[in-house]
Amino acid sequence: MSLIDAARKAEDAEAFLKSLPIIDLSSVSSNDPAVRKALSYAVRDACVNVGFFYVRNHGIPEATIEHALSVAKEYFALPVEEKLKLDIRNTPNFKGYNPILSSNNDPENDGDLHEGFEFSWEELQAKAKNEKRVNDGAMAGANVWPEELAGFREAALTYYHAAVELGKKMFPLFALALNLPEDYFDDKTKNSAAIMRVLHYPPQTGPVDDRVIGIGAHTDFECFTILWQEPGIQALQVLNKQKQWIDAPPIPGTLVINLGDQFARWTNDVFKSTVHRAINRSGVRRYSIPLFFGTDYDVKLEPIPSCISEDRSPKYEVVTAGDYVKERLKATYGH
Ligand SMILES: O=C(O)CCC(=O)C(=O)O
Ligand SMILES: [Fe+2]
Repeated sequence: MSLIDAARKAEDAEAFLKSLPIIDLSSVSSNDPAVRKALSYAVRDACVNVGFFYVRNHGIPEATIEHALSVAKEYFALPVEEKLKLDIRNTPNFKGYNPILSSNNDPENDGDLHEGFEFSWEELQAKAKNEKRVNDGAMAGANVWPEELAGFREAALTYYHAAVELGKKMFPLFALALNLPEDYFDDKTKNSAAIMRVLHYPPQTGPVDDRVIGIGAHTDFECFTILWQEPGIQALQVLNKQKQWIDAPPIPGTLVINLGDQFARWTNDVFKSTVHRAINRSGVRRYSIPLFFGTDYDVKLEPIPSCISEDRSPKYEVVTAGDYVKERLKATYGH
């Protein structure tokens, strides 16, 4: 079945009723092209039908995750005045701290009940010139770091780099899934334009206002998100085609990968950018770490040829990746 026929079938069908696929990545770097191709079919199925999947054997060491989690807990335990010194509304281009209720992902809602810390690519050994960032255009801006927490930068960046490595292994699979050469995205993802957020969701107790939840219903902005969620706490939910919210619980040893709008636009909706939200009614604090992996900010999101045909004409206006992300961040943070 052609890619476009598969996309059309997914749009008509009752697919994606109750659960999200799990893909084992142990063969992602296999020397055998047939093995990589077979893996890409599983990825294609998940991307065309669901836009969300779990990955096992993802390669991010458990110790790296544990370390990032422990500094995240220390960071969010700082007094709010300390955290507000790096208020995302006063720092260059959406870097730093976003307080509880300062973001609003669902325009119908009244604010997201989480706080977060946001940053993008930086070498672990700080360099005077951040070579990856020279073409960031609308998204230019250096990271900021809490000085009072010595280990935060290193632990957060170590996780960042491990997640970026995973992301780089995913792009060839996405390319194969789109009937493109495996290296199709290489020259469009040279600068690892990935944004990471470390998130803390206080528990929501007592009467719950449906317009104030952990993170309101939204789609992500970039190509795909690699999400670590704290084990044992259900919060993330994904909207299926029947408009039912499906739980996406943490599964030990896995990460969630979900597609975002850059991929939806680039693939003319052959790949689905699926609506999701998170509500923490567990009674305890919850932490999560999404890393949003986008294309380089100067890339134009022109529809990929295998995703357009005579009866599936381009659906989106062509924009550069950086302009798109910046507009969405402005809408989310209201500035
Ligand atoms: O915390 C989560 O599970 C989801 C976070 C999320 O959807 C986001 O930051 O875009
Ligand atoms: Fe999201």
